[in-house]
Parts: sequence; structure tokens; C-alpha cells
Amino acid sequence: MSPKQRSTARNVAQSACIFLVVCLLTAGLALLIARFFILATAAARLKTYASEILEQDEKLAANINATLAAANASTFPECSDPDVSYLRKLLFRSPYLKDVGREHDGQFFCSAIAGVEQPTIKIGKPDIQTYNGRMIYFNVPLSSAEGAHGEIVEFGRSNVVLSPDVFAEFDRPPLYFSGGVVNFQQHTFLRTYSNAPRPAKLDLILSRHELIRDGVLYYGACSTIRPDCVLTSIALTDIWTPNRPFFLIAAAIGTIIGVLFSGTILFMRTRDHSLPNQLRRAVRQKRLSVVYQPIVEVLTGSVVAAEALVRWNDDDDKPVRPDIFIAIAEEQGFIGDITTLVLDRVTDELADILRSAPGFRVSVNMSAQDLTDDTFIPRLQTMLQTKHVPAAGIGLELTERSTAERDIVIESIRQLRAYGHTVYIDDFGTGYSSLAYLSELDVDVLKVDRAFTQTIGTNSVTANIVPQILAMGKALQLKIVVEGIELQEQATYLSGIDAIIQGQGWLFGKPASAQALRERLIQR
Ligand SMILES: Nc1nc2c(ncn2[C@@H]2O[C@H](COP(=O)(O)O[C@H]3[C@@H](O)[C@H](n4cnc5c(=O)[nH]c(N)nc54)O[C@@H]3COP(=O)(O)O)[C@@H](O)[C@H]2O)c(=O)[nH]1
Repeated sequence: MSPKQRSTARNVAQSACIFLVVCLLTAGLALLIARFFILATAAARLKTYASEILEQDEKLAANINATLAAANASTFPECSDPDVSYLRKLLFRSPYLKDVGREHDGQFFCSAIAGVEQPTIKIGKPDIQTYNGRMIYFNVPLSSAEGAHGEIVEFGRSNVVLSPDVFAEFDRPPLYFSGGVVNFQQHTFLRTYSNAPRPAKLDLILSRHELIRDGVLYYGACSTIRPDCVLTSIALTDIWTPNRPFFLIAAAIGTIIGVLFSGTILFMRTRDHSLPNQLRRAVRQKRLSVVYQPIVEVLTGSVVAAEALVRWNDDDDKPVRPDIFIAIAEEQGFIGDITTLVLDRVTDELADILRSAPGFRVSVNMSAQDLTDDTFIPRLQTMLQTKHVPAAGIGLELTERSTAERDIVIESIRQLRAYGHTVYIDDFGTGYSSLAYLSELDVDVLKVDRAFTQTIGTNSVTANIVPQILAMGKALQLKIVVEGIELQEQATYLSGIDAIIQGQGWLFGKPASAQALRERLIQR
């Protein structure tokens, strides 16, 4: 598998992973949100249910207390005819009671329904005694109806039999309830109605209101006026089963969001992997390097200068051609950052040589944007002063293309030269400059583009342009650097010309590291 195929396969695998993970996460999140809302809805139902039951409980308690108080207040002889008819009147007004009677010391004497009992009935011990002296008997056989049992509340010399139907209307499966008087010290129900599940940690539920225990959702609520509490509950399976369609819808919505979201991530990632973004990141992280190509005296072959050329490998560690990424940086408006990076690197890597070898200089390429940035020249001077590098050691190369904004360029060149820099016109002959413009620019060195160098010794129609450019340079008293010298024949031709010509090209050395340039300079 080629590196490109490997990188594509890696990208596809990463994208698939991102897609899957994001879809699973959003679907999971949607299910969690659905679960939360469904549980909240169920808890709200339990709360309403509990408050309805509590209301009924409070009404029942009020009815019991009022009836017992009225019965105890009777002035009729106990179980006399007027007393029994009085009890009947009380019963008639009591919606939640089955009977009202006379009972004390564990003996039942008479009631509104049963009349007078002869002999009296023994009731036995109460099941519980409440804080306010009420005796409560559960499941007592009733003399008023054959085989019937009921709950009796006794206070003073009277008792009441509760109607078993008081809470009948609240029987609403799958919602269940239990409730009654609570002993807060022991955290238990003293009396309960209904057969709903009752968990051990009653106090916990009552203090937290809602709780899930052993697959059941509980809601606990207590009366504000009585020591009565109600616990409502529903099994979780009874919550989930009817809500299955909602879970399916939530999972589908979550997956759709996941698809859209991961699509956006993948799109951003692709955009992020675009060459301009990779380059921008590399510049920000200073991951570009600089190589140096020697510039020699053609006649002697001795190295007199070097051109700094920037290099960059993309995120897959593949080298990208400078003419490609320089054009991108120019187009995207951050070429200035690259120029600064190169200048910074040159003055770091070769500072000692630039300080100690007078006459040796390193030239750096500039773009039109550098020239129109009025902070560029002051920043460059600050950098050089900080690193104690003489301005004469740094040459600046402008292409003819970058000389379009005439006035600004002329002024920038003037300033650069005033600081002591050597200014080059690069790729000369490929642009549109006239002799007049060239003299106006007032540069130091003219670099002949390698396209013309290649015509030396050929029969090409442009072959006779080289002598003309050299003559033009001579007329303007400019130094000449001929680029792209690859053949000895080209060097021989140039060394025969009556002018001091410098040359740059593979014949004299390919661009190489600062260390390689250093070694080359030691040899000279
Ligand atoms: N603004 C900036 N532009 C820069 C910078 N670094 C480079 N560049 C510009 O990118 C273009 C391509 O540069 P590169 O691929 O580095 O090519 C340079 C030399 O390697 C190449 N060269 C030198 N000798 C020969 C040779 O004998 N034969 C041959 N085929 N090629 C050779 O020429 C390029 C140098 O060109 P120039 O700058 O015009 O002197 C190029 O336009 C660079 O300017 C940068 O830091 N900033």
C-alpha cells in the first residue's frame, strides 16, 4: 500500500469512527433526555395522585374526628333509644363512615346500625394508639353485617367504623398507593390503606419525595395538617412499556442529529485539512524550515552570499512546492507571517556568520504585501537590533510582480537601502518593468531569471536576451546574479563577460541546511 493509500485509508477509518461515535453519543443522549422527561411525567402523575389521596385522607380524618367529638358530647343515657337515634343522625351526616357506636374498655355496647348488643361484644386490644389518644382496630368482625370486617377508630366512649369504599375511587392501576398515619420516629405507617408495595426506606422516600427502588418509582407526600402521608408508586416496566414509541422516536431523532453533527464535524475536518488551513497552522506553529542556496562569484566559484528558501511538509509529511504554498499564503493574506518566520530563522541560524563575515549576506524573498505593510521595516530593524545582526547581512529580494504599487515600493526600497540592506530585483525579465522603471526603483542587484539562463548556448530566439539584460544592468550600475546555472557551459559563458557576475544554480550548489552552508563557508 502506498503512503497516499495508507493516509486515505486512515482518514476513512477516522471519519467512520467519528461518525459512529457521534451518532451513538447523540442517540444515547436523546434516549437519556427521553427517559428523563418520561420519568418526570410519571413522577408528576404520582404527585397529583398523591395529593388527591391526601385530600381524601384529610376529609376522612375530619369526618372521623367531628363524628367522635359529637358522639362523645351526647347527653343521652348511653345506648338509650334517644342515644342510638342520635348516633344514627350522626352517621347519616358522615359520608365516609359505616357505623357510629358506643365502645370503651374493650367492650362494644351499641351502634347506629347494630342497635343495642346483648350481651356486649368484646373487641380486645387496639392495634395502634395514635398520638392524640385514638385507638385503632384493624380488620374487626362487624356485628352489623354477617362476615363483614372493618376498621374501627375509638375515642372516649364512642367509636366509628370506616367505610371500606373511602379510597375505592383511587384504585387506578398501574398507579398504586398506600398511606395512612405515620410514626415519624419509627418511620413506619401506623395504619395503611390499599395494597401497594411499601419499601423499607419509607423515610428516605418521604424526605426526597421521589425515588426509584427495586424497579418501582415512588412518590411520597405528607399532609401539612396531620401526621398522615401517602406513598404513590408505579412499576418502571409500566412506565417504559407504553412509552416505547417515544424511545424509538428519540433514538431516531438522536441518530439524525448525530448524522448532521458528525457530517458537520467531518466537513469542518475536511476544510481543516485543506492546504491553506494546514499551512496557516504550520506557520502559526512555526513548522516551516529554511534552506540556503549558495550564490557564488562565477569567475572564482567562491561563495559570496546565499538565498534563503522556505520549505514546508504538509500534515502527511509530504513536501509541498514553495511556489504552490507561497501563492496560497499570498492569496490568503498571510505571506507576511512567512517572511517574518524566514527572517527570524535566518537571523537565528546564521547570526554568528552574519556578524563575523562582512560582505557575506543572506537574501530573503519579500512579497508585495510585505512592502505595503508599514510595520514590516520597523519590525525587521527591531529584530536585527535585538539579535545584533547587521542590516548589511540581510538582502531583500522583490519580484517584478511585487513592484506593482509603484510609490510605496519606491519608498520601501529607499528605506531598506538607507538601513543598509541590499535590495534585489528577482526573476528579472519575467515581469513588465521597463528600463525607466528599473532606474526609478533604485535597487542594488538584478537577478536574471533562470528561464533566460537556460537559453545560453542554444539557438532559442530568447538566447540573445541575456547579453541585453547584462548590458542593461551594467548601464544602470547594478550588480548581476544569474539564476538557474545548471551547466558548466553556462558558467563558462558568464565568466567570459566583462563584468563581475554572481551565479546561483545547481552547478554551484542545491539549497541545503544552515549547517551545510556553514561547512561550505569554512571551505572557501
Ligand atoms: N516570498 C517567498 N517566496 C519564496 C520563499 N522561498 C521560496 N520562495 C519562492 O518560491 C518559488 C520556488 O522556490 P524554490 O522551489 O525554493 O526554488 C528555488 C530554487 O530551488 C530554484 N533553483 C535554484 N537553482 C536552480 C537550478 O539550477 N535549476 C532549477 N531548476 N531551479 C533552481 O529556484 C528557486 C529560487 O528562485 P528565486 O527566489 O526566484 O531566486 C520561487 O519563486 C521562490 O522565490 C520565501 O521564503 N518567501
